[in-house]
Amino acid sequence: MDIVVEHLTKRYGPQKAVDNVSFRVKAGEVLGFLGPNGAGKTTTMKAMACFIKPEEGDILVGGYSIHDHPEIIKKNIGYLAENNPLYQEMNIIDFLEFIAKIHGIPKYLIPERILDMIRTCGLEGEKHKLIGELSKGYQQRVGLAQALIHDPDILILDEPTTGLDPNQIVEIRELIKRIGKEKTVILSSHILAEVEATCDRILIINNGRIVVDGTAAELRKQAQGNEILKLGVQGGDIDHIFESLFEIETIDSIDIIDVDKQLFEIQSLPNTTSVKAIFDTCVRNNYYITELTPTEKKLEDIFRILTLH
Ligand SMILES: Nc1ncnc2c1ncn2[C@@H]1O[C@H](COP(=O)(O)OP(=O)(O)OP(=O)(O)O)[C@@H](O)[C@H]1O
Repeated sequence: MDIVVEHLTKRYGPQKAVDNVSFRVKAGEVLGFLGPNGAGKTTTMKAMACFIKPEEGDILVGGYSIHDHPEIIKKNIGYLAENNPLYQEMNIIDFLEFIAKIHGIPKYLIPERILDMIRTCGLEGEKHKLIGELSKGYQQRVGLAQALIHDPDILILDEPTTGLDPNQIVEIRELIKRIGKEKTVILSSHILAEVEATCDRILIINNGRIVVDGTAAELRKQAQGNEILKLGVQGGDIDHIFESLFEIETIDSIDIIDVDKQLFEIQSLPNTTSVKAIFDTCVRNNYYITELTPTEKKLEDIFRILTLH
């Protein structure tokens, strides 16, 4: 089922939590919804799941509008809320049975669905425990199980790894990736590495507006700007090397980053590359290159650049 978000606007009082947002999610995609705190991620996801009504715009899920057919959409969406509210005093099986009944799953099918969820979410060893007795990672697995019990086509996960330790984060990411092979998944996060690890596509939202839509590689490219190269050159005096490099027309600036190792950081002019010219210059002067690597901006830096106010 494709999801089409069209000119979505949601206000809380005078504030626009989501401001004229439009995007599409293709069936089978794993989409990362990324943005700083208060960006509008939860609001957009709640609107997709028909938990809140926007003032303007529409969301079509498999062609059905959230305004006209919320019941059909709810049947096709599984939702894991931020902070995963669960009944701490219930055991896992009773809890999943309770959720299955809410979804109107026929009684005779419920035991099979529960077993399936326990297997899918790796809860076999813990299934008789009270939810309050489970570790945070296992509670998150229960959250995923409740979101999946009615076998929805689409899974929406609001900050699914918040509060987990690094091992639990890896486990939940693996689980999400496995689920993502069969379902459309939309997950929100304010951690870039998280969405890069799990998602096919990243959508960055800031101040209620989409600022980037693309793959991690495209996102890097968009924020990358000028070519920056780390270059090591031997076989000549460092000052001479510096001067001969500086004659290259496409080079904008050269910094010496290590005098002993004769390492330079070279920035090219916009939309140019200096790699071939550097190579030719070194050959001409009988220098030899010990290192030539493009420097990539860290994804964290890119995220900061793209979400600056
Ligand atoms: N029920 C509400 N009443 C008033 N303002 C709200 C309500 N829910 C959200 N907001 C405001 O709308 C804006 C967007 O909030 P939203 O929860 O969608 O952001 P978010 O990107 O999910 O943030 P976070 O990462 O902190 O969860 C915020 O400024 C928030 O304070």
